[in-house]
Amino acid sequence: MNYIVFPTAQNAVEKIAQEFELYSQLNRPVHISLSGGSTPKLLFKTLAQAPFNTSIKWKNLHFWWGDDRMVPPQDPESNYGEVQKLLFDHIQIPAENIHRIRGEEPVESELKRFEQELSAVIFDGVFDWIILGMGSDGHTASLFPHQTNFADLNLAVIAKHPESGQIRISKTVKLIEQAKRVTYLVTGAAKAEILKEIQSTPAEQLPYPAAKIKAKNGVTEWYLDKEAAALL
Ligand SMILES: O=C1O[C@H](COP(=O)(O)O)[C@@H](O)[C@H](O)[C@H]1O
Repeated sequence: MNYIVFPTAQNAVEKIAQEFELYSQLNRPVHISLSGGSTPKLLFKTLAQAPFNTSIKWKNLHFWWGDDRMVPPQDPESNYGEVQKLLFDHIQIPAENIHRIRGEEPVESELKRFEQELSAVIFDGVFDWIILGMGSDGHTASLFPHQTNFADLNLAVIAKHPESGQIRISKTVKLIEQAKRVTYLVTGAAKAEILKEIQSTPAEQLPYPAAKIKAKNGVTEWYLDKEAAALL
């Protein structure tokens, strides 16, 4: 497990924000996939403030999501809606740089539309950077233990949360693994136990998608805060 421990979650997200700034200086479109849930909210708040709100050349960054829930953007469960509220409403970014999953649409037609957009925009299927989170059950994006098809050749898939039954759309394992860079951002004491298990057990023996999904031809890294890394 290739990991960096930051003293605080704020330090971890500032490192990611600095890297956004560097990517934005490449002066070409850079495709970044964001994670959802609670962990990255601090990142979005940090990016919305000085210096990053103006130092990042937002017109060069394109944003996608690893997964989203089939709810409208106004719903607090919407991964896109949270980024809109915490970040996009506070910066100058062209609307065409935002490639959201439309959670308010019927799931089957949205899956097709999202896959078409992915194929049309990301010609080779290779993202510059995919930032992921990890649930305390070991899921990442909406790829859950015991229900993830690791051989799925599609770009995106419909998933059902195993407890709530909530319907979602997720990038597939294949699409994530083609990325140039995959970064898991994991913070807080609630993730300490599972991180220890992932570090000490071969991934093949674990049911956790987050333990198994890695960039096949790129870098995979884990950005942790001290609390999440407490048992490593
Ligand atoms: O359901 C989800 O959970 C994971 C982890 O979320 P967190 O609240 O523990 O940070 C997240 O990566 C994923 O995008 C989200 O839909």
